[in-house]
Amino acid sequence: MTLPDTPARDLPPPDTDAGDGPLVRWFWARYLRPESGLLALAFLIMVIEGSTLGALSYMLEPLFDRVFGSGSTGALWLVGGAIFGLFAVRAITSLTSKTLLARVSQRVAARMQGQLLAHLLRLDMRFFQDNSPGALIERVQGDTMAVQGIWISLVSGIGRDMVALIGLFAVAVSIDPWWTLAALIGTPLLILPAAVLRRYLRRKAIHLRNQAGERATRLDEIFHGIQAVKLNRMEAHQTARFDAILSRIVSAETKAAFGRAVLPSLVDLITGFGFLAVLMLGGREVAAGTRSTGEFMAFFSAMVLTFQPIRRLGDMAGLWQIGAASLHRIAALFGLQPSHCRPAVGQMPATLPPALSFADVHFGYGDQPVLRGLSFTAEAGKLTALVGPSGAGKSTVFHLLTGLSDPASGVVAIDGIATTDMGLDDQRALFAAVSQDAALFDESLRDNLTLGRQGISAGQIDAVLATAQAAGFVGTLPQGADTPAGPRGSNLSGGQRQRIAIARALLRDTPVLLLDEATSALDAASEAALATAMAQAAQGRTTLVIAHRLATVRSAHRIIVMDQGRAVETGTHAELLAQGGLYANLYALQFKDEGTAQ
Ligand SMILES: Nc1ncnc2c1ncn2[C@@H]1O[C@H](COP(=O)(O)OP(=O)(O)OP(=O)(O)O)[C@@H](O)[C@H]1O
Repeated sequence: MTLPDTPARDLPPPDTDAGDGPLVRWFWARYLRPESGLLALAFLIMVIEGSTLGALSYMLEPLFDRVFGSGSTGALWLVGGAIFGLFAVRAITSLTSKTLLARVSQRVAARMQGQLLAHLLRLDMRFFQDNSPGALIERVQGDTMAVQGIWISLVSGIGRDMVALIGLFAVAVSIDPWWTLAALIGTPLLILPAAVLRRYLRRKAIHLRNQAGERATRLDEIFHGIQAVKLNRMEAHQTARFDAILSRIVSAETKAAFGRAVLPSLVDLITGFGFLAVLMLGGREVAAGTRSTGEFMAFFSAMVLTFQPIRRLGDMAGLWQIGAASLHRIAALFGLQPSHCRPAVGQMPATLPPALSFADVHFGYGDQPVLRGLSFTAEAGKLTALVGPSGAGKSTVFHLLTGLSDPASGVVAIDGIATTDMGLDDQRALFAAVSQDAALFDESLRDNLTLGRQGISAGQIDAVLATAQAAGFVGTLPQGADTPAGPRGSNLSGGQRQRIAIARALLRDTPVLLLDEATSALDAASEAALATAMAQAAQGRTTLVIAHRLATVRSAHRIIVMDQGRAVETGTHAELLAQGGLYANLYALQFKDEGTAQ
């Protein structure tokens, strides 16, 4: 079933420093209000459930005074039947309210998680570089679940326990207001500890969530880098680091549990005082015969029955601090906005395939400058190569072209239109990129090729597999193109992954093709065969290729040589060799290496 759309979907998150009030209003308007029908029903049922407790203790008075006191067994069936009826009502209401609340809470958590992911996916690459996947997974999963736990307790606390308390107190007051006052004698003692605990628990809860994020990060890094862990015999080291995080979590959990348990324990103490006071006051009156045993028993049972609801409400104060810490973290994430300033309706290139150009582009990651006045043009429909030493900024060029980042100054233009004047979606639709890591998803090869697009024929898939020189090995796999790629494509070799990634890029059939070391894992023969096929495929597209093996880009229409964030040489292979500059040096070095290797 699809979730109903939230009317207040775009409600901005509150300033998370502004306290809990705005946060609660935001959570209500954005997540709970759409469920208000079901919530009201659950609340009503819980009110009925809660009021049965008062009724139950009320029934004890006729039981003691009319049945036991007068010895009339005739009323036994009546009182017994009424008490059984109350328990039956409790059974039904408890079942229904729990099921209803579970449904609402699952829907709320699902909506929160879905919206959080959609929001995070809009954020800059920088955000994902600064925040580890583990910590983000923990926020999307762990924090939303923590919030879910708290509001269920709040709703059921108010619905069931508050109503039960009101009912029980009404019974108590109706029997004797002075006894009731005596029962409440220790309550003021709760005020100061509650205020101190509030801050203590909030601090512990935030610490705990951060530690949970670290735990998830560590696990993610270990399983991601399992090969490096094993080859470098890091098992003991990684286990020790993980153990250190776990022991911090154990300590934080214990402290948080202590903080949570303090209030209910104080409630126990105060109830003890209350019992003592009532016994001293009421017990004497019953012994003296001024009050009946039935009255005392009804009052006493009302007090006993308040015990659990009061404890639960005491626990809720602590629970709120824990849930609120997560709610703050979630709202803070929703408050982040992408730094891209793109127009609502962007410009589109008139001519496809487009020319690509950089004009005096500066860009850096944080304080570290990477591109320092880069200028070059890749002609429309031609193959241009970017070469140069490692760290020169070649991959960064692809990031700017595809809008993963925007230039700090200067202009990156596609068909003469500055990328910052284009819609981000429109910009990305122009490119198919194969990056160095050739990332595949844990789906079948076919799904990895189509990426969820419908209407792609088997013939089209066969054609791109053939061009990418992948048809051969895919044909030998037991399930062909339906073979699972494994987590991050781990069922395939590096070279096979690269060929699938190239086939995927070809299938997207975009006007621009970006290849970043796309064939680095292939053997020389496969690479040469692929180069020929790709030259065919590149017809009618603007192709930008990053390559370290200069031999693979000799036939490029133009080669841009980059060094330290600038284009230091430009020309064809022959022209650059003739210049005798950086390119000629790099080429000579590689030629020597290859010559020596042979
Ligand atoms: N996410 C990042 N955060 C910080 N610095 C980065 C980031 N990505 C790249 N850099 C830095 O930017 C510089 C250029 O990186 P880039 O990947 O563009 O170089 P490259 O020329 O493609 O290198 P290679 O040939 O080794 O792939 C490097 O010094 C690198 O350390």
